[in-house]
Amino acid sequence: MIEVCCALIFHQGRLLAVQRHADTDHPNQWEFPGGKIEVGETAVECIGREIQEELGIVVRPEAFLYPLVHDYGSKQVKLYPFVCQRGMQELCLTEHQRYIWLNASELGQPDWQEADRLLIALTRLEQLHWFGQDDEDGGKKQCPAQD
Ligand SMILES: Nc1nc2c([nH]c(=O)n2[C@H]2C[C@H](O)[C@@H](COP(=O)(O)OP(=O)(O)OP(=O)(O)O)O2)c(=O)[nH]1
Repeated sequence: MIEVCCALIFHQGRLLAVQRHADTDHPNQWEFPGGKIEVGETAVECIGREIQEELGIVVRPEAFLYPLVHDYGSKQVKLYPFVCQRGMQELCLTEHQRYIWLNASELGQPDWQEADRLLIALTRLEQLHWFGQDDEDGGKKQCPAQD
């Protein structure tokens, strides 16, 4: 079983999704940023490290959702989803090819990895109260290369 943390990062009432590169497992599929928990690391430490590595930002975990186990056939993944608020820094991808900010009604549109599609459906993600909520930093800063 692979234990993986992922971040549901909200900004101005929208949720961040990132697209995997074509040469990875699950090529070109969409997911929430995150990664595998390392030996000796807590889930909270993992999510902070992964988001710093993948997006170059600091996030503050605010809530966590019930973990979800999914069997891909070749592997089993246990996904630990954290709801986070975005920090003030620019968002710059280091391990994904694109990002998008989704509102609740757009959640079904990306070609999600299977575990994420299940997470969205089973937790009724569209009902999370963070959708539609504004946050403070105005959202002006984004890495131009990713627009
Ligand atoms: N990061 C992430 N991985 C997910 C999600 N949903 C899902 O099924 N996975 C799977 C895909 C991968 O098999 C595994 C995470 O692998 P990863 O390659 O992102 O992890 P990592 O950053 O630690 O990678 P590495 O150091 O081993 O290269 O979990 C998700 O929302 N986010």
